[in-house]
Amino acid sequence: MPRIPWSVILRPFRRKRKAREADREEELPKLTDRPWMAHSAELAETRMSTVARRLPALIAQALRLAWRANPRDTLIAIVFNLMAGVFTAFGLLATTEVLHALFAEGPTPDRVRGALPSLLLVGAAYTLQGALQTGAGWAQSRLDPQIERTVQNRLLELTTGVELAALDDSAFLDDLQRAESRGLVSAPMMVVHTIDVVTGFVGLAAAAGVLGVLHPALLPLLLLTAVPLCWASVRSARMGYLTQLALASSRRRRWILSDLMTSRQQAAEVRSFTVRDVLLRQYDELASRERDVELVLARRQTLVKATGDGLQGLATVAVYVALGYLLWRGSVPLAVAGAAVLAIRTGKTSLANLVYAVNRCYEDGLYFADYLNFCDQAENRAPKRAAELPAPPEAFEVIRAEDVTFTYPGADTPSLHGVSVELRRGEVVALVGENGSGKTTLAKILAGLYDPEGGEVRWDDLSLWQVDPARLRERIAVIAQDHTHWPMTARQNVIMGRPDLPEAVDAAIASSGADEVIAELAHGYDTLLDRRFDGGAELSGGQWQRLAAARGFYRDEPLLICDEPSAALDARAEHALFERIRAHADGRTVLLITHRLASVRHADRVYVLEQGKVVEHGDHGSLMAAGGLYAELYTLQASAYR
Ligand SMILES: Nc1ncnc2c1ncn2[C@@H]1O[C@H](COP(=O)(O)OP(=O)(O)OP(=O)(O)O)[C@@H](O)[C@H]1O
Repeated sequence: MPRIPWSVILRPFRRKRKAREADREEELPKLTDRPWMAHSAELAETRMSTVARRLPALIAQALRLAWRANPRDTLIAIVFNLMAGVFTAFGLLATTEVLHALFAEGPTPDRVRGALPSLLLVGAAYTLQGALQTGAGWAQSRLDPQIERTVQNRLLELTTGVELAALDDSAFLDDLQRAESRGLVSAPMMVVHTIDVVTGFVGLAAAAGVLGVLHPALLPLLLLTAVPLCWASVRSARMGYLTQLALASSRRRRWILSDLMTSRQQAAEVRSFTVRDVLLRQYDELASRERDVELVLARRQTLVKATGDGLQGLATVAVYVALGYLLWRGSVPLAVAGAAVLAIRTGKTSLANLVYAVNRCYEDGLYFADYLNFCDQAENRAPKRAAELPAPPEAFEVIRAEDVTFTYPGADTPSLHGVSVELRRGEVVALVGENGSGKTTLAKILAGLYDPEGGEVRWDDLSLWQVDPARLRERIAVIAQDHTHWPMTARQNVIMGRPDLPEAVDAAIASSGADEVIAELAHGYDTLLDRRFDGGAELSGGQWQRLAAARGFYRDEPLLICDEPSAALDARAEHALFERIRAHADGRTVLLITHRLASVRHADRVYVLEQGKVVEHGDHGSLMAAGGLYAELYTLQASAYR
């Protein structure tokens, strides 16, 4: 396959405004490669022989996928296509008979009458062929959404089932993005193109078979006319592909700019910093460079098409000369020559479709392999536990983390080293420390979200390794630091999948101070909290935090973890929340993480973390007396109020 040099594709970039452009390119930060472009360079280099070698495996893979989505539709699509091919061949052979009858000796009415039975057969064959192809197309279009659903569900089931640490692993996230962005789309496309390969192949085989039956010398003629068409379509497609590849980075820059100019989030800054003109100019420069490249592409593709058409014209002349020669020699009768012309036309179209479908099938196959690879990885990253584990006890007397060590995937140093803490029933236990000291990480380990790599967490005598992690999480309520603004109604934001108990919802809402928020909403509890939906409302940061706290209280579980529950609250709401948290510890346990040290004065015990280690622990009085890190941080904060 002749390859187009990059220099040709990039010529307009280089020719125009060369020096200035180069300077600007250097100024621009390099974009990372997008997952959906992952195989582009590889594809640009791939030769037809490689494609042909890998094709059988790809076809088998696509058929397996289609079969899993719906065996009946798969069978219909394949069998109907095969049968359509048989009727194509039959129609062509019947056409020979029609021509034989028409070119026979005798008066015209007799010849037409003689041709009638074969003519009826031709009509029946092509009607059946059309009906079968329509049926196959129908099955194919039914398969499409079913495959999409199968692959999408599998991806979501696997992704939501992996251990949380997998989602901190950038390599895993890259693979997920790649599977999600391009792998998912490529699955149904691969099946569509596989069926197109089958259809193209069957059409070609039918035409070749008929030519072989008519006269073996006619077979090379099919190849002769098809070659220019295939050459032009493959070369033109590859040119287009390489151009898209060369333009990918420019297009992404343009999308980023377009996003900045149109998104609501940036709208205020775009105006206050008066960057509109700068953004518009950058956008236009990129767009005009892309236009130049696309104009070159259009010219070159037209040239290729014209060359292909010219060559095909020559090939057609050669075919007619060859047929004329065979007629002159008496090797084939006139009727056979006429039927051969029809068969060559059918075969030529099928071959061009086949080549196109093979290319697309190969491309989609590469991206689908990414999807399969991700599924394998996700299966391996599901929490490693025995299949059936018991639920943890309804309540506990003490939770102990013993000598816990944890390192995030890809991190060089552990975020926690040998940490031991104790949480007793009815206590408020606080974790205190500077940013990055490991408080949230420890809370997530206690919540069963991460498995420690060393040490263990025990609920009374039961290690968390011995309980079902999903049911463990049901016993824990969390008010998270980075809580989600769920695009649901206010009520759903509180109950979060639990049964709707109106009195308990009212109580949780009142405890967190969210009752004031609900009172202001147009439809109260039933207001949708997302402006993207019709009638949706938008809350402030502090209002969201009150709802997140209500969510934690509503769950009413033996352990409540509050990670910075008041960072966005006003002074009055914060005071009320901490009062409520203290009251909540009656019979339950609260783990409190906060930088507001005045709020931990009343905690039963405070653990002070520094660089992933517990450096002090005790109650407020003893820690102040010790004069360590806690006393220093507390005094520093208190001095600001004096
Ligand atoms: N998802 C993550 N992947 C990799 N490293 C992480 C991740 N989350 C936290 N870390 C690192 O682990 C360390 C402890 O982070 P952690 O969030 O537990 O600190 P923290 O004490 O809660 O901090 P803050 O007070 O700022 O909330 C930090 O060095 C942080 O960079």
